[in-house]
Amino acid sequence: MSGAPVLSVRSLTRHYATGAGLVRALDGVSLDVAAGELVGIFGPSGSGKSTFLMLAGLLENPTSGEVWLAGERVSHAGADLDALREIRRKRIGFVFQKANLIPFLSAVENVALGLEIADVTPADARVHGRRLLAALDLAHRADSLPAKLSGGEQQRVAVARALANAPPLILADEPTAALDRVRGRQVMEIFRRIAATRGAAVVVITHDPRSTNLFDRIVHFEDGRVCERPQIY
Ligand SMILES: Nc1ncnc2c1ncn2[C@@H]1O[C@H](COP(=O)(O)OP(=O)(O)OP(=O)(O)O)[C@@H](O)[C@H]1O
Repeated sequence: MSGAPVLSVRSLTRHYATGAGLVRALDGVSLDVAAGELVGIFGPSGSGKSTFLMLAGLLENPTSGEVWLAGERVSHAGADLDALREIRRKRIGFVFQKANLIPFLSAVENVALGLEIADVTPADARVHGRRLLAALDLAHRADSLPAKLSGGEQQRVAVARALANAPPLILADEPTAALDRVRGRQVMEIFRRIAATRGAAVVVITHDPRSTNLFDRIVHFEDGRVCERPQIY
């Protein structure tokens, strides 16, 4: 459906039954993210941010509610997560706090891997991977193993990997938490650029108040809900 948000989350809940009772990790969250939009998710520890990202990224099913991608309902309480793998792979790029690169593959091989799985020839995948790394100022590191790269460089390789098949949705969970201020800012500026130039919808969980000016919109979570009047934390 044209004009539909890239990501639309409707009344999403995720409850966990624990020995100590029911945990309402997510408790009725609705949120739309449009193409080209960079949205920051803030909130205290335990407020449901990561749970939201897992559900929006189709890595877990909600207890109730729905996730829609580009006007198509893809996830709900009874959805088959295995069947969603293909949608996840083609349409969502993930970046986590740790780069989690494959240690025995070079930077460009790490980026190209996802494309080779997607039936692009290895040669083409590498050409594309080099281009992406160059766009993230990493051309000179393309043939290096992850262990030879700084934390910031590794994280930029992880961003390149997430972008490799040009997904319309990028989900990032504290991607700058392990980086110093300058490197963290660089990574955030890359997300800003990706949203602006590629028209991707980008959702970033962060605790870093220094990046607030880069976001189009900031959503605060508290106790598993979107909070209209956030406390300062
Ligand atoms: N598998 C699980 N089983 C039981 N409780 C869970 C599970 N996963 C998350 N929770 C609980 O759900 C709540 C929300 O967790 P979540 O990780 O989404 O918060 P968060 O905002 O991402 O926190 P942080 O900023 O510390 O990463 C917390 O109370 C957490 O303990």
